[in-house]
Amino acid sequence: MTDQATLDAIDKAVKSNDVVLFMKGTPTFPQCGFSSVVVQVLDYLGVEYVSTNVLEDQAVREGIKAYSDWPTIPQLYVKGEFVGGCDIVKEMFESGELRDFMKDNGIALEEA
Ligand SMILES: N[C@@H](CCC(=O)N[C@@H](CS)C(=O)NCC(=O)O)C(=O)O
Ligand code: FES
Repeated sequence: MTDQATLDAIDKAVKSNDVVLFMKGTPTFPQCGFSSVVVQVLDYLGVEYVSTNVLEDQAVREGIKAYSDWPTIPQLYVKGEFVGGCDIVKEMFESGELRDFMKDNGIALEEA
């Protein structure tokens, strides 16, 4: 069971930054291949984001799954809304949808 304080802290983090990635490890040192894929996609698009390493906080690791009702990590949020995990982000990237989605949400891209 995730307590309300943890859910509130997650809600605040998600809503106070445009792009937020909950991942295992850090962007420079991802500790799981699924998290690594999302980092690569965001970096390729040149999106600025903040990340949270769920391996450093068991409450957040469980809490983020309760918050979104999504069973796994990574989890990407844009403008306070849950976008998806590795599979969804990868599919949206490959179809070009993610680029449009970011632009529609006013997120700056700096593609190479
Ligand atoms: N199909 C998932 C892959 C991610 C996944 O399976 N994550 C697992 C292993 S890293 C997970 O978060 N398990 C729960 C946990 O570790 O707390 C996606 O699209 O994101
Ligand atoms: S940590 Fe093992 S699959 Fe992600």
